[in-house]
Amino acid sequence: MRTRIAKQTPIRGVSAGSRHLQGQIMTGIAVFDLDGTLVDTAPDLAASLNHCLAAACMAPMPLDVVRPHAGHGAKVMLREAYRRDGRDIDEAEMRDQVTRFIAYYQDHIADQSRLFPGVLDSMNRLEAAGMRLAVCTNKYERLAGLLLNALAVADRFAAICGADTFARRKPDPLHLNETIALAGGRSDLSVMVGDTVTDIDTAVAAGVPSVLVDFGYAPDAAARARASVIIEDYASLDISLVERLVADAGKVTRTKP
Ligand SMILES: O=C(O)COP(=O)(O)O
Ligand SMILES: [Mg+2]
Repeated sequence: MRTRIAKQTPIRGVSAGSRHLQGQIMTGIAVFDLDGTLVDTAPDLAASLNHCLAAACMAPMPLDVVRPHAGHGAKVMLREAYRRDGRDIDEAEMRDQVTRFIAYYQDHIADQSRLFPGVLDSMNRLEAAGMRLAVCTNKYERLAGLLLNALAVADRFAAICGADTFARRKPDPLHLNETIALAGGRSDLSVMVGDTVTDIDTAVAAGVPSVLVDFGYAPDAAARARASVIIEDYASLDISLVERLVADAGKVTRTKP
């Protein structure tokens, strides 16, 4: 079901504060991935993983070992933990462990999770320039809403779309395009901000420029090679960067036969 958790911000009309892009009013959306991009969720994800490992009489995994896997969901983290311990995990045990993981995680969703430094200022700057904000995450929509509510930022987003919001999820471009549409924006004026190759491949497939955050969980070589731009901190993410990326993407489209 397509639910909108955050309240819809009104469409911005022409006003003194509106920004224009090549003569058009910006109705672009700055779409953020969640884990490893907007919020550093790794400590609470690691605690949830370790809760599961304790139930299986396994030693906890340190945060720095969990961190590179934190953006790929509970199953990947569990499979990696079992592999490191030289143990197999069958389907039934995986099902039980994922259920245990999610039950623990939702009760501890923002114990230690925090917005990345500078992202709030960046969101403020982009909004002041006429953009809207949205979230496109492979977390379940319900957990994404819980987390963003706990951090008191859910109502900043025109749409919060999770792995189960649409028929398909990232890296399928439908997830990003539908997020942009639900937020009331246009794909050709929007950008995707993410920390993994999944986010970058989604953006490429949707024809949307991408911003790779260098400080996320898994900015691997493929992500670096395919991102439109890589930023080291949120101080670099402002309307002039978005305008440049959108204009460059437009040029590429126009030169195609
Ligand atoms: O939970 C996941 O699988 C990853 O979440 P993300 O898409 O917000 O990085
Ligand atoms: Mg991520």
